[in-house]
Amino acid sequence: MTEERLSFQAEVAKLLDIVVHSLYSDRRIFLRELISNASDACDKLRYEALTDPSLREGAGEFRITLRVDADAKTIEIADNGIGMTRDDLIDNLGTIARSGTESFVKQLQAAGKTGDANQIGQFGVGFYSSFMVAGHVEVYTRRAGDTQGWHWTSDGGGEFTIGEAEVSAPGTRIVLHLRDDAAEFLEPWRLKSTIKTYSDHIAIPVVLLGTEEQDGETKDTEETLNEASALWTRPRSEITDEQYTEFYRHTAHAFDEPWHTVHFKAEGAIEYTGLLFIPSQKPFDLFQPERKTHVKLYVNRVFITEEAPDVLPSYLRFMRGIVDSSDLPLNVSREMLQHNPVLRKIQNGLVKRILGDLKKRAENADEYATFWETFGAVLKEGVYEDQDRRMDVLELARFRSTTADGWVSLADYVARMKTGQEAIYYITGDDPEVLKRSPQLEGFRAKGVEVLLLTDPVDEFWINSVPTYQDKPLKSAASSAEGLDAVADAEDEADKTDEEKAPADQVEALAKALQESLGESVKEVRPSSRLKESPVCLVAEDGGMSLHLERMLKNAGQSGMGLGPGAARILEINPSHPLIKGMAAKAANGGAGSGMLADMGQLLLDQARIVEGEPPADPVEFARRMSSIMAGAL
Ligand SMILES: Nc1ncnc2c1ncn2[C@@H]1O[C@H](COP(=O)(O)OP(=O)(O)OP(=O)(O)O)[C@@H](O)[C@H]1O
Repeated sequence: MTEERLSFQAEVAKLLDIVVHSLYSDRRIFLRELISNASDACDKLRYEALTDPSLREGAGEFRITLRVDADAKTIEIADNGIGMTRDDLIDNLGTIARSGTESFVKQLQAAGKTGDANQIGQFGVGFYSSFMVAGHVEVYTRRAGDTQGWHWTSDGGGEFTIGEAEVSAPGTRIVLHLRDDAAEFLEPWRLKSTIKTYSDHIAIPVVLLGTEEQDGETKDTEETLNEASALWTRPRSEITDEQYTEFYRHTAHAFDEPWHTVHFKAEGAIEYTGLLFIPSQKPFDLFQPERKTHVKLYVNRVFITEEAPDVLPSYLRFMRGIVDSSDLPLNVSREMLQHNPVLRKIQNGLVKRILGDLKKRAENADEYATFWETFGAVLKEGVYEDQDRRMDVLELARFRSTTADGWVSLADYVARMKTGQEAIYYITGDDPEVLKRSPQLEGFRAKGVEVLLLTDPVDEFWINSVPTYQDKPLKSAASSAEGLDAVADAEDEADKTDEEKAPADQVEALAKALQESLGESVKEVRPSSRLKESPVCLVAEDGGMSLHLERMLKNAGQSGMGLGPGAARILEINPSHPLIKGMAAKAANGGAGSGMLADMGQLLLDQARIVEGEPPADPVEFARRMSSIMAGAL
């Protein structure tokens, strides 16, 4: 039989190098990984056999078997699941299909360098974890429905071999040739306790095959090591936290602890069981454009799909786990699940349950903060996507703000609004610390008015879909400062008077002069009531696109849509600032030195742009003007 020698994908070779050479604190996880794969393989075949029963003809019950050969120093893990074709072997065991592979391997390498063995264990390297204990791995496999079997081998270096092989029945058998330092796994008790710890939740029996001497004869023995019933069908009181965690890790292909577990049975018009988890760490694909959800759908304990679009809405795509219903037909095809009314009802029930649980967990602010920091940006999508539950999601949202440390809810905000304050103010941007110091907020700061700092890209989108919260309008502090005058001054501000300001007619003249010299670069120049320390700032038109959104779209290459810089920007000038006062006096003086005024105006506009995190319109001109004005000051 011919054997082909092939190279691993570069990332796999790197990963293997780390797996082989790092010291794991807990090498037992190789068993969990291989059993988890075997169980998935059985689920896949069970599903395919629903439409093509011939795939399972002659096959017995699904089961996963373990066999130890102490003399040969091997462990075999075998299943009668879906099996693999030659191409499957190359794709599945020669490459890493997961998204973000490169960054995954980089993180793993970094963890390997720091020697943080526990951290490596959390990455979960699936099948490749075999090489933690084995110097040589063989895979015998045959795809259900095929007659040809295959033999795959590797010693964990850069290469693997594939050749044809006689494989008597569909399924996969993995033979691990243990390294000397892993001989402990030849002990049956070691295998048994490992299965109990990590794989008890697996719904398919995991059977240890062996022999024993009886009356001078050698007899075959079989011992089932796990409970072998679907975990979600067992009563909650009989399931330990560890079992929930291991089940989560298996279904989610994750390695962290769940932050929250929901296990319930819905009874009534539609019956279903949900066992769902909120991870504590961000899954890799959270911000991929497909925004796929990952809850596995079962019908009467038969795995149907992980891709049913309607099990959960996209804004809950961080959830993991399973839903099992007896109210869907077993032969439901994945296509039939599109817009399925039963599934819609299940979705409604699940969403209600999850949001309800989150509300309860939010009572513990510290714990909730860890959830919010990990998944808040995703959950907020629900504000504009789920019209029916917009307010529920909004109640769960938390924000940074100018006056409070930590996270603030809208209810907190409203409860401490200032006397005379009618609106909820927010500002959007990239960095809360920079936003806090924005000139646009000077007036708000002076009056002690709290402003919410919205720094997730998604904020730009949902915010416009919520006109009011508890009857208070939500207003951008970066456009209108309208309403600020009605708020009582903070004590130390109250004694400042209009006398400190430039006379209104002079300010008017300056605004006009600047408007003329700046031309198209701004929509309007107007005196400001919000500025206290800065001479100028840029604001967006009331109800118009925020400066931050404009920048986001520009960065995304959408400036061709007439959203060029300055599309609707207003330059506000501060009539109490010494510089503006001086310029106003000059402007009122009949345009004396108008060339210099124009240069100053341009410099002030560029300065306002820089404060917004943008480059000056023309850096060369900016430098020339700056030098010329500095020279004049000497
Ligand atoms: N026993 C098996 N039977 C059939 N296919 C298998 C078996 N073991 C592995 N595979 C295939 O190989 C793929 C890669 O397995 P691997 O364990 O490396 O990753 P995974 O299970 O997809 O994800 P994770 O890294 O979370 O474990 C699987 O997705 C599956 O398609």
